[in-house]
Amino acid sequence: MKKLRELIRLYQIGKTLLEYGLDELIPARLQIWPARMARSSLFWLKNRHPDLSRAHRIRLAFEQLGPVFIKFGQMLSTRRDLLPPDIAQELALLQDRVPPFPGQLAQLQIEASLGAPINELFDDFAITPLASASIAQVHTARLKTGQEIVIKVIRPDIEKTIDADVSLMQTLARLVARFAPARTQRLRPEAVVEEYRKTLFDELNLLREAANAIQLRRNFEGSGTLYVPEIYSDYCRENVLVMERIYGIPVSDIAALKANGTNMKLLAERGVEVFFTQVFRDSFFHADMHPGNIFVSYQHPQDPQWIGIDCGIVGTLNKDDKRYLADNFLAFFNRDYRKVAELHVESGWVPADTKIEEFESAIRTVLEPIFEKPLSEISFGHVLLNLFNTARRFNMAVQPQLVLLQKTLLYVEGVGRQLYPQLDLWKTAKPFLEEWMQQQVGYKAVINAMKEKAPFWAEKLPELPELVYDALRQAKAQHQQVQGLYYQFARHDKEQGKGRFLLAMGATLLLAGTLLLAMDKNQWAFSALVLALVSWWLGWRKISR
Ligand SMILES: Nc1ncnc2c1ncn2[C@@H]1O[C@H](COP(=O)(O)OP(=O)(O)OP(=O)(O)O)[C@@H](O)[C@H]1O
Repeated sequence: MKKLRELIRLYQIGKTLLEYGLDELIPARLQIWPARMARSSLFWLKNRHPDLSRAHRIRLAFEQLGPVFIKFGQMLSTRRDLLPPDIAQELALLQDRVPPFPGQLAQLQIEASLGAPINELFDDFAITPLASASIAQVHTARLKTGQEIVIKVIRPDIEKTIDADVSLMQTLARLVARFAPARTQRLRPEAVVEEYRKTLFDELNLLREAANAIQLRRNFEGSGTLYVPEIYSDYCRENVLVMERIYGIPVSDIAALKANGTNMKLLAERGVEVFFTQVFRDSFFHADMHPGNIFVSYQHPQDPQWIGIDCGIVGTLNKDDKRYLADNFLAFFNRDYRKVAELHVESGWVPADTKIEEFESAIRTVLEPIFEKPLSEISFGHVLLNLFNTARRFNMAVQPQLVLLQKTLLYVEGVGRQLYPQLDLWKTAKPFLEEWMQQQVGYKAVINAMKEKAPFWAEKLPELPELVYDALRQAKAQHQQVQGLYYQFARHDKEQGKGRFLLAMGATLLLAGTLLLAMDKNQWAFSALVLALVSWWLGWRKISR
């Protein structure tokens, strides 16, 4: 049955790709005869849109193929290092336009997951969804306490669709890897599909999103700059998420923001600030900042507050990532491109046999023009994007967290500029960068390292006298043991010495006895030989002890 479904889906995908003429994109040298024959046998499936550009046809085909392909296309659109610019630009236009599924199905799923009828769980459950996206749908309701909430429900059957589509994508990726060997290494189609599969399955687990939202909310507890709605964990399951309902102005609705009297300059600056705080202070950042996920509070527009929802994708940075960023930014601002190149080799980001001069010159080519602009216009997202793209050409393995950071940074800077075109990114970022650099590479790094170890020592401190006493007692016991061993050894050595002396004496007596025998002094000879035997016997006993 599963196989039949896969075959039907395979036909649908093939049909869509052929009807958008995407087979024409396969280079002529790869159009081997079995492929050509297979194509001609599907003669009724013709390119129905020959007048459209290739990029446009790709986008339409992805849209027709449904959510898995739409999201895949959206992900690919950010990989401008992999795709020609026209295709990347077109894929960025992919819209998540998916019809909602019946509210009754959502209700059934909520009841099955939470184990009670909807009326016992919530009041005013709205059967018509508030919003619907490719993976989940959102309904409104109230908790029994009266609190307004939204309930996010995973699309029924989406797991099966993802499974089927992704396994077909994997087959396709394997084929591409096999038949396009020269470009394979750089494109790494199998790895790209695998990365995508993981992202999709992560998004399917709403408990993960709930945990992320709780963490982000805790990080900004009491902050006037970012509000994260409360999660009601008691009602959260893998496929159901319940959280406080928020009312805000979508960030893309500039007219509404202005009509509400928002201080746009402050809002833009705070956007960048909030992001930098997440990255540099918490090393935990919201990484799915599309316009549907960021809002601005209606309240106190002169002192604007951001609202963030949908923490399905977050980025975290470890110590090495932070160190890498700090060192590179520092070298970049000193325009020391050789240092940037060396840092990449030293940390193992690019292979050890990379030609430093070539790498340095490539970095200089892309980064130097950025310095042509006034500092206020420097985009950190652009710096990182150019750096990563160059490093990738020199075989830097993709660092997903850093790529996530760079993409989000670019997006945040873009939104900031849209809200307030004169936004001085440098001025906004500088205090964060300075403070953080000090923490990563300055004297504060040492203090921080000590602080990090402090809890360990604080924990051990009360045990210290006991530990010292134990150590001294152990040392004394060991000293006595060593002394004992030494005496034993000395005695043994002395015995061995005596033994060796007796053996030597035995040998001498044996020699003397033999000589006396030769001189016919038999009596003396006999005594010497007896003494030799006695002496050997004694000597042997001492040595073998
Ligand atoms: N707490 C909330 N309060 C009010 N509206 C909300 C809330 N959470 C979500 N929504 C609405 O539902 C929409 C979809 O929510 P969300 O982004 O969490 O779902 P999603 O399935 O992950 O969507 P996407 O695929 O676009 O990321 C939001 O754009 C917003 O309009």
